[in-house]
Amino acid sequence: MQHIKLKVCGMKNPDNIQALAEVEPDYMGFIFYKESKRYVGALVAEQVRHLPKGIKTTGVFVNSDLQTIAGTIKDFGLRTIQLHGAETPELCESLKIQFPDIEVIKAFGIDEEFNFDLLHTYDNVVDYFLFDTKTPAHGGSGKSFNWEKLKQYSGEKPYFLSGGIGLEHLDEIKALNHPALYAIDINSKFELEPGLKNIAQIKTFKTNLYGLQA
Ligand SMILES: O=C(O)c1ccccc1NCC(=O)[C@H](O)[C@H](O)COP(=O)(O)O
Repeated sequence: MQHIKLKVCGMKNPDNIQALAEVEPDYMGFIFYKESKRYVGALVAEQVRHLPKGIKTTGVFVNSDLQTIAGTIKDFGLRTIQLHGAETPELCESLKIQFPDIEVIKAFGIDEEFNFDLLHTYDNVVDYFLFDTKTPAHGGSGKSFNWEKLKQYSGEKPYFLSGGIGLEHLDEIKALNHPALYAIDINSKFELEPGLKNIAQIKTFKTNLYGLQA
């Protein structure tokens, strides 16, 4: 069985980025959405470019255009792009054509009414889906959606599970046993303040997440 991967999102403080790198998450996320309290700015670009190759540096965008995303990929040396707004399949495809080595994650806000049939138009143009809780702020809400809803997803495209995940969810994650679950995305439940993570708690989460999969 393949390990469930770990993504830690919303990093912006240089010392905190370094400390998290030592925990070796599979993905480290940086928010390029100015409305977010976790907006990363340009100051850490060089540090992000030099992070160990085993950590997939992930840029999170909300309704940015291709030119902006392309410039940020180059400045930060990003390996993965997460599109967290209403980005079209056409934009995802253009990104894949221009940057064939970049992984593209398309995020969707899930509520009780969400229709997973919507995902089909993205099947051939993204690498992963990400299922987050639907809120007006797009992401970083600290709220979980009803995971029963995942039973309606029968697609093969692997997905990141996101939205208010904390240490208290480890048993539920284990119980999910969903074939397409690829990664767990954590963020605000592990924060001392927006953008500043509690590294010890993340270490505990990672150890237990990997322990679940022995
Ligand atoms: O985290 C943010 O501030 C944010 C703002 C706007 C769009 C996306 C954002 N975060 C993207 C993520 O991948 C988060 O990890 C995800 O939304 C879950 O966050 P949380 O509910 O805090 O665990």
